[in-house]
Parts: sequence; structure tokens; C-alpha cells
Amino acid sequence: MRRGVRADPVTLRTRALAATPPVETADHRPADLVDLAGLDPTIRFDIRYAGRNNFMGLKLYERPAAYLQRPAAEALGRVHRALATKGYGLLIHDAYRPWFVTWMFWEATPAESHSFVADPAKGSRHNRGCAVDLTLYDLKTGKVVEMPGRYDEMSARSYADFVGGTTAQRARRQILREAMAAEGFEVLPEEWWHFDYKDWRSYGIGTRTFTALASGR
Ligand SMILES: C[C@@H](N)C(=O)N[C@H](C)C(=O)O
Ligand SMILES: [Zn+2]
Repeated sequence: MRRGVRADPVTLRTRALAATPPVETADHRPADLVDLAGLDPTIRFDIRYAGRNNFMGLKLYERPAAYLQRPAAEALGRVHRALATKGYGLLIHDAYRPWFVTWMFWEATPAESHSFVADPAKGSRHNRGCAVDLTLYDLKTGKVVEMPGRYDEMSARSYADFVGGTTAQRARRQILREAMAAEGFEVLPEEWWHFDYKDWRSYGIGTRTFTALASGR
């Protein structure tokens, strides 16, 4: 969904970058973020937050990249290979997300839609490199499949158990959900496209930008 924030984007970003992530006391594994582009050449990407075609209407990432912690990335590769036997491939919209972007989402989203964005006071599982937003494409046609709702649509159509839509749309949503669950990814009840990897508690909230990740910082 393309919308656009009401706040001034430059001010919003400046405030987000100046904000402080929550302090965490638990011990975490060191981050080991893997670029998903290297996983399998047939995984496709449409990284919406690296352009303006997203619910904020803003370019939030410096480059169209997707990273996950290594065990989650390897599990996602297995999901993709399993789906190929059913005629589908994965198309990824988002994975690791720096914390300041979660702060911007929360600030710009009206309170009545806050169930569709993570509270920065807790951090998103995307910030931990353990959540992925994705859908399916048809291996024969190359086309992205229709699901019961659109990516980042803030409505009941996004609910993982929404009973509307067509039988074929619900069946494809179920194929995605089952393939992901088989490798340790749990669907978010509010969003059919969002999956949390089982070990997300083992990783801390990340603040690294995509520029820093590219240069190994
Ligand atoms: C904003 C949406 N794509 C998303 O990822 N929502 C969840 C709740 C999150 O922000 O972690
Ligand atoms: Zn998500």
C-alpha cells in the first residue's frame, strides 16, 4: 500500500536517528547477518523500503538489500527449495531492519493501526535479523501470486487467519505458512507475510544501516 507520512520525513528521520534503542540485559549471540542475495539465485527481491512504494511513501533504506542471522537465512534457503517442489519460489520484501526505521514506522502510523508495526520500546524481530516479510511467485509464469490481501495493507485482509478472499488465495497463503513453519518460522497473526524465526530471542536489537552492513561495519 502506498500512502505517505503526515510528518515531515527529514525531521522524522533525524528524530529517529537521535532516539535511543531499549536497553537489553539478556546475553545475546553475536550478530552474523547474511546477505540473502547469496542464498539462491532464484530467490527474488522487491525491497519496498528501499524505494517509495511502501506504506510510508518514503525511501528508508540506502540500498535494496535483505539480511538475516545465519541460522534463519539457511532455514529460509531450505523453505525456498521445498516450495520449488510445489511450483513456487520466494519473493522477499524485507528482512533485517535497523531499529531507527521501526521508530519511524511507529511514530508515523496512527494509533489505531499500531498492531501492524512493532513498538520501538520493545523492538521488532526484524531489528534482531530474525523476521522476514515475503510472498510467493509462480515458477512457471514468474508472476507474484495473489494473496487474500496486499503487502503492508493495514486491514483485516492482512490477518493470517482472515477468512475472506478466494479459495485459491487462501490456499497459497497456507502453502507459504506451512513451508515456513516446517523450518521454524512462525507467522504473525496480524500479517500473513511476516514470519519470525524461532531463535529471535537469542539476538539483540540491531542499529546498523545498510551502508554499514555493505562495508562490513
Ligand atoms: C511494517 C510491517 N511490514 C512489519 O514488519 N510489521 C511488524 C509488526 C514489525 O514491525 O515487526
Ligand atoms: Zn515484518
